[in-house]
Amino acid sequence: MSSNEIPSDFQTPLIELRDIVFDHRDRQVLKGVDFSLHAGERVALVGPNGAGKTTLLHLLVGLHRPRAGTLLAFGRERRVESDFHEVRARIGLLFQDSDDQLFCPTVLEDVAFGPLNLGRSPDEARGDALRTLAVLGLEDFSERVTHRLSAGEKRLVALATVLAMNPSALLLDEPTNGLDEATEQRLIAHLSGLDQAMLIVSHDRAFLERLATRAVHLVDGRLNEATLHRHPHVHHHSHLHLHLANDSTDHQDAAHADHHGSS
Ligand SMILES: Nc1ncnc2c1ncn2[C@@H]1O[C@H](COP(=O)(O)OP(=O)(O)OP(=O)(O)O)[C@@H](O)[C@H]1O
Repeated sequence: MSSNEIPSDFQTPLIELRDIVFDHRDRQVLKGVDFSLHAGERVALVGPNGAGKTTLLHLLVGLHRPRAGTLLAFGRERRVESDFHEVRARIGLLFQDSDDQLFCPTVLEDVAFGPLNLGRSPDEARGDALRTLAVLGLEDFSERVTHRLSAGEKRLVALATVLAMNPSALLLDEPTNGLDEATEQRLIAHLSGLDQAMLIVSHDRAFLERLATRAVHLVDGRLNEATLHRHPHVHHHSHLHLHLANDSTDHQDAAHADHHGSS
């Protein structure tokens, strides 16, 4: 979506989760999660290993199904596989593991795959792929053999496969994994110039502080708002500092009380 294109109802979130419960085997991974992503937001999703951050991203595009709760995308409830076809066309997921994203022999084929899959002609898809690679500084990569790329190179190519589809929202699972400092800085500059709403899972605090407009913290199956503090003395970048309560019991109790109060 371009920046001057205003949704008919700008209050409607792109994505909304209401009281989502998800179990893996006998364990309740998500115990009633509420969340909304609005146009223009870049939300940091943080929390300890195994908290369910990746699981939450996968639920949003229908790679897992919740046991209970409601998932809305683009104003419509999404339940069954066919509901998610449109969602996957409009929400780009960067997998935590680049090898889950890249499966074609060459970089150009991988990056053109998404646009082709959306029904664009081979010429259009090729154009989309080449343009996306160029924007990411990867113009010399198109004929490279994907499986021989370095981990950091794969990370950027995986991102290119997502961006080439021009989705309305981006779900980024550990986008900076394997990137060197200079490449990470380029990635920040690029992502902060995009219009798309983003939900970003990362353990890279400096990255999130530069990019995110707000943060949420997933712990013990519950999602709480986390505070982002602007540091006004920093002139060059509007740095945001991420503050998480180490002991989120108070938040959780409050969320729990709200939840029960509203039901
Ligand atoms: N196929 C699966 N589907 C859903 N959950 C799974 C699956 N396999 C394992 N799990 C469990 O779900 C829980 C959440 O895992 P998830 O990868 O979402 O956590 P995470 O917050 O992304 O962790 P990390 O920061 O380590 O990447 C873990 O306990 C994990 O073992």
